[in-house]
This record gives sequence, C-alpha cells and structure tokens, in this order.
Amino acid sequence: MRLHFTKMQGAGNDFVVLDETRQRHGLTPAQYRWLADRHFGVGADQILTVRPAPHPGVDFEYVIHNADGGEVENCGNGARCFVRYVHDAGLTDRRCVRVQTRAGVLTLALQGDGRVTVDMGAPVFEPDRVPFDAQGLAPQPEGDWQRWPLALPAPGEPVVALAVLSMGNPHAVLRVDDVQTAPVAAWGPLIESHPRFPRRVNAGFLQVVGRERARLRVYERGAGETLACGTGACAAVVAGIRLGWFDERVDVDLPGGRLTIEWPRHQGLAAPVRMTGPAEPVFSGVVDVPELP
Ligand SMILES: N[C@H](CCC[C@H](N)C(=O)O)C(=O)O
Repeated sequence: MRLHFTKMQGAGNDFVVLDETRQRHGLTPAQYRWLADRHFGVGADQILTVRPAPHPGVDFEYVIHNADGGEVENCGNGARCFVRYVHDAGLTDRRCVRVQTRAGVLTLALQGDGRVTVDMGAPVFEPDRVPFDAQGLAPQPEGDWQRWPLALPAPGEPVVALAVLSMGNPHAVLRVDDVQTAPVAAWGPLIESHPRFPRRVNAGFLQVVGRERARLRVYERGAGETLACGTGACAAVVAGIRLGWFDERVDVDLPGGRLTIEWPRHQGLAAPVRMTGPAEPVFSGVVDVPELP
C-alpha cells in the first residue's frame, strides 16, 4: 500500500503523521509497527492519524499508535504536531482546533512564536478511571497523598515509591536525585510492564531542580525511552505540585527539549493542565507499506 506521510517531531519525540481525512488506510498493528521501525520502515516513536471530526463538537479525530502497534489514549507532543500539521496542510485555516482522542477532547493552539499550547484536560487520580490495579489507589486527602510503594518483580530489587495518575494515558512518576544517573534502562521496562499496571504504564524519572524547574526522562509504554514525553511531563508536574515540590508553572527539561507545564492547582484537582512546547515538520514522503497481517 502506497502511503503519503509527514515526519514531525516535538522536543525530539518523533512521529509519522498520516492523513485519513479523505479515506481510511485500514492499517494493521503490524503495519503500524513497520512504519515506526527505524531500520525496516520510516522510524518513529508514535504514528499519528488525522481523521474527520466524529461529531460537531470537535474539528478532527486524533488517533495515536505506539511504535509497538498498539493504539493509545493520548500523546501530548503529538498533539502539538497535530495542529501544526493540519494548519500547514491546509486542512484548517484556524490556529486553534479541538480534537477528539480516545481519552477525551483536547484544545490545540498555535502560538505566534511557533510553539503550541495544548489544554490537556484534568489529571485523573480516581482508581475507577485510572487504568491501574485499583488496589489501594483510592484518592488520598490533600497533603498526605502517598507515594505508592511498588515492589518490583525482580527479587532483591528495592521497593520504589511512585506517584501514579492518568493524563488520559497511564503514568507512574519516580523522583530521582539526578536524571543522568537514573536507572531508566533497568527499571523503565520493569515499571512499564509491572503486573500492578494491567494496561502497562509510562514510567517517568523526575529530578526536582527548583520550584519552577524540573528535569525528566520517560520510559514510554510501547516505545521505550523517548527524547520527550508530553503527557509524562504533565503527569510529573502534577504529581510534584500535589507532593509540594513545585509551584503551578514549571519548565521541564527533557533530553530532546523544554516543555512548559501549568496546572492551576488552587482551582481544584479538576483544573486543566496546559502544556506549551515546540512542534516541527522534518520531511514528507511516500512509502510502500508491505501487506502484513
Ligand atoms: N507512550 C504513550 C503514548 C505517547 C505519549 C507521549 N509520546 C507524549 O508525548 O505524551 C502511552 O502509551 O501512553
């Protein structure tokens, strides 16, 4: 199947963008995996698909597949690239669009300086909506929101304390002294696939630099460590604000670039998280995707 695509990146998190506004391609998980493969395919952390609005309340449908071929609920860096794509491709003349994802509706706005601001919606702590093992995940009263002990499956591994929450997609945040020396390669896969997370989880390694500065590395569900994770930056800042480490606006430095996250916690736990960061096209191309079951 011959496909037109556009390669994009947001703070180094990279994407293949497909336009299905006129027709569906009907790709299989194996074909999404092929497109994401950095040796046999195009190469990307995620595949983003633009589809027509499923209802009048939004402008487009925004569909996300991880490099492992699985469809997921949300992708923050991808959302910024999404609005840059639909604007540059002439699919809209608006600089602010609303999109429907599996997790809900996002509002995406192109800024004058080329960056993009996304209203990511409210974080979710309730176990019945957080795709985790609900055991013991009842929301804690403010102030003593516990960091969750997680006994890693490997015997002899230390018990780590994680903050778990959802930005539409699941996140587990671990505080570390220095992201450079954090055990991302060793612990990331263990946390990602730990039995406590029945739909797996994105594992964030957070270094608190100051009340308005953080450094973060993320071992992403279905993609491994990426150069940036937008929902991961949102989850880390929200967890840090609730645990008293941050003010309500934090610059987060990830290996691929900087994201600015704002959460007006004083408005309540249901306050929406806003993320601002870069979104850049890299190249466009045509590729023959093999027939894969
Ligand atoms: N790996 C994530 C999806 C992509 C999220 C990330 N690339 C972002 O920018 O938010 C998951 O399985 O939930």
